[in-house]
Amino acid sequence: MDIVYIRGLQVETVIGIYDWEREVRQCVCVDLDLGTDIRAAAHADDIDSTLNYKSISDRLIAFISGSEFLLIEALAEEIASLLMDEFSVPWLRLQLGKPGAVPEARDVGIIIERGEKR
Ligand SMILES: Nc1nc2c(c(=O)[nH]1)N=C([C@H](O)[C@@H](O)CO)CN2
Repeated sequence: MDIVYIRGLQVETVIGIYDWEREVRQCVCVDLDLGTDIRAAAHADDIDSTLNYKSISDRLIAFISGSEFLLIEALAEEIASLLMDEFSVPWLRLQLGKPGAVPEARDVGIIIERGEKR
């Protein structure tokens, strides 16, 4: 299996369980590994035969910036479903960080894997 990846996609959104967090926008950071087979695109030299990381990034920015989840877990599951449904991604690994959430920590967040490696 090959990987198309996106690292450090930063998006501002409403997210958090506390009252003050419903009134502000905070940054979340997305790191993605997307399972795919790049050979058809490599042979044809054709963007339509692969996962377009620009299109995916733009879609994620639109989705995340318009969302208002309480937990990063909920946001992560919806991102995974979106990628599998809209971009036919068979397997993904998603790291979702909320770097401003704990001042004493450089970053906090979650990592999920969904789908099957083909
Ligand atoms: N596992 C999680 N823990 C916490 C979350 C979360 O989304 N998932 N959220 C918070 C608060 O919103 C926090 O980010 C505010 O600093 C606390 N723990």
